[in-house]
Amino acid sequence: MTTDGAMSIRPAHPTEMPLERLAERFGLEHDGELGGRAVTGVSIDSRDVQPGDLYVGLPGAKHHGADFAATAAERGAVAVLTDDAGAERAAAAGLPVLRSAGHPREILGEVSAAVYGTENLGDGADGAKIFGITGTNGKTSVVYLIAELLRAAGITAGLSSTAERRVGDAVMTSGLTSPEASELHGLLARMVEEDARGIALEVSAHAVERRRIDGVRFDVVAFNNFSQDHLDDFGDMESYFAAKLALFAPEHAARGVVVVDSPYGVRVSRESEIPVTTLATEYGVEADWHLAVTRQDLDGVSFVLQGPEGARFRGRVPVFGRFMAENAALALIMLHEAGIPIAQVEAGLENGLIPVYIPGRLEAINPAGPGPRFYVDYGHTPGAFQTMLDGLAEVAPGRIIFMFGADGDRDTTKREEMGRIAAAGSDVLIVCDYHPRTEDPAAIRAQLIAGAREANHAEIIEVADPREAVRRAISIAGPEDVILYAGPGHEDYQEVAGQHLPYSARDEVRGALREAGLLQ
Ligand SMILES: CC(=O)N[C@H]1[C@@H](OP(=O)(O)OP(=O)(O)OC[C@H]2O[C@@H](n3ccc(=O)[nH]c3=O)[C@H](O)[C@@H]2O)O[C@H](CO)[C@@H](O)[C@@H]1O[C@H](C)C(=O)N[C@@H](C)C(=O)N[C@H](CCC(=O)O)C(=O)O
Ligand SMILES: Nc1ncnc2c1ncn2[C@@H]1O[C@H](COP(=O)(O)OP(=O)(O)OP(=O)(O)O)[C@@H](O)[C@H]1O
Repeated sequence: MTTDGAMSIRPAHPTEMPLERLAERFGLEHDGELGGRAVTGVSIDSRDVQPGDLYVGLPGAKHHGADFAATAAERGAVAVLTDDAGAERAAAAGLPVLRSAGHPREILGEVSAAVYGTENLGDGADGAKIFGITGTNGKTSVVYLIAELLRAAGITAGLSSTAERRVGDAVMTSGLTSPEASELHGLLARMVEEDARGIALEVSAHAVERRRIDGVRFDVVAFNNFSQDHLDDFGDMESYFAAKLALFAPEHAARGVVVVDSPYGVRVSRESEIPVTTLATEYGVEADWHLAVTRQDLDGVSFVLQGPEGARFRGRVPVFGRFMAENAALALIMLHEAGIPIAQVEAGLENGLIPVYIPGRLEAINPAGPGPRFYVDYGHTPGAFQTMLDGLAEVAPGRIIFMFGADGDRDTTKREEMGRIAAAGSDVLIVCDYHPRTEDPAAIRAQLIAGAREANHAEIIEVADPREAVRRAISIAGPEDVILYAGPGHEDYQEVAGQHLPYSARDEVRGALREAGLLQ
């Protein structure tokens, strides 16, 4: 089953929470009687309200959610929860209005957990194990790897990533990387219904800072790497780092796993308020676990992982790059830390092969075909470019043709660095448009090209239209060359001037390879 049209995955059999009890428990003020009403769900978005919901009107940067209370009422909301500023605005909707003393976000997680009955999940409770991964690049990949390893261990898994939310047969494309607390608890409740015993969640820095993970207590959280991103939201690297580090606190998680290859990883391991175990992938770095790559090619990477008390795992991931071995190792250690033995995972794998499919992450569109191999990827940070291109350089049989564009209206300070790294690590660089949003696409390309010229390495080609750029890349590639298209990954739209236009890079590449006779 997919959840076509729905904005969130909810429990199929929700239970009722009397409003009176909710008001009492969270000290919510209200005028008049709540009249024996009960709620069965929570939503902060009027467009996602379902009959029986508590609609939470949040003050935001662009709107006050209370202004959408009438729409929420039309869709079947039972009551509104908002702040003092929103109370008057929401009153016109004719629903009971509950007021929180502070910002409603401060109680949203706990209220949602109470309504959806997800308060006692995680951290050793007799329920599902909950895993959280944070870091700049590779979170989605780790989430899919955890889910795959759980399956191998015979444990039903649920996941939430930038690409998808998924449990049992219910799958939906994600909006945010980390859902808002109301959506998250609805999803967790559905996962419990589907008997998921292992849940993997991607945790963005925004999610920690904006309290989207409130009411969740993780069994194990992990930190993989840290590099420039989201400076438009966090201002500087230290604030961005602090948001990620805050996940390593007892109110959020019981224990952690940290990759200590970088100084930031070492800082997390030292400054964490919860016990952590460490992983090093570089020779000579002191850590509890060590990873060594034993073989790699375009089709994947084989590795050996060694840990305390003789723990050992020999495995392979069918995606290229040392960093994918690191992602897999991290996922495995997280399971181990949650009490799931490595032997139980190994029993479900054939010769250690982890048959993971990660949508739009280094996804080979023509893995078996003749001609140049074409990958579509979601990388959109200087750090991701560096890691990917370093990884590809180790396995590419011919030239590296790299194509990418940059987000409009998002961290503009990373553009020149992206251009420079892209040109330094490739033989031919094609700069095209990504999501220009409200910016002038030509100006974005000019910034990328300025950075690329600094590298003084790759041949630089500018093709604004990504469809045309895909065809240009194929036309200049020889059979041994590798084309890597970074940015759009799993996405199915291009955002131009406030409009979401249909565009799937993976479909486009498939079509172009067929036109060129390189794919059936
Ligand atoms: C900076 C940020 O995180 N902003 C989020 C925030 O927006 P906001 O406070 O401006 O909200 P607003 O648009 O003023 O609306 C106020 C309220 O009215 C509601 N509303 C609004 C319109 C309507 O018709 N009906 C309605 O109910 C909204 O749901 C909201 O509750 O609350 C909104 C509702 O949840 C989010 O959609 C929005 O995310 C925006 C789209 C966003 O781009 N966020 C990014 C930066 C983000 O969170 N990224 C991270 C990291 C990604 C990564 O590392 O890859 C992520 O976890 O996704
Ligand atoms: N361990 C890693 N270290 C560095 N880069 C990585 C790693 N794993 C994946 N990448 C690169 O980063 C890109 C993004 O990967 P992924 O989507 O898994 O990360 P993410 O943290 O979920 O990012 P986002 O939240 O933006 O989706 C990948 O497509 C790949 O290019």
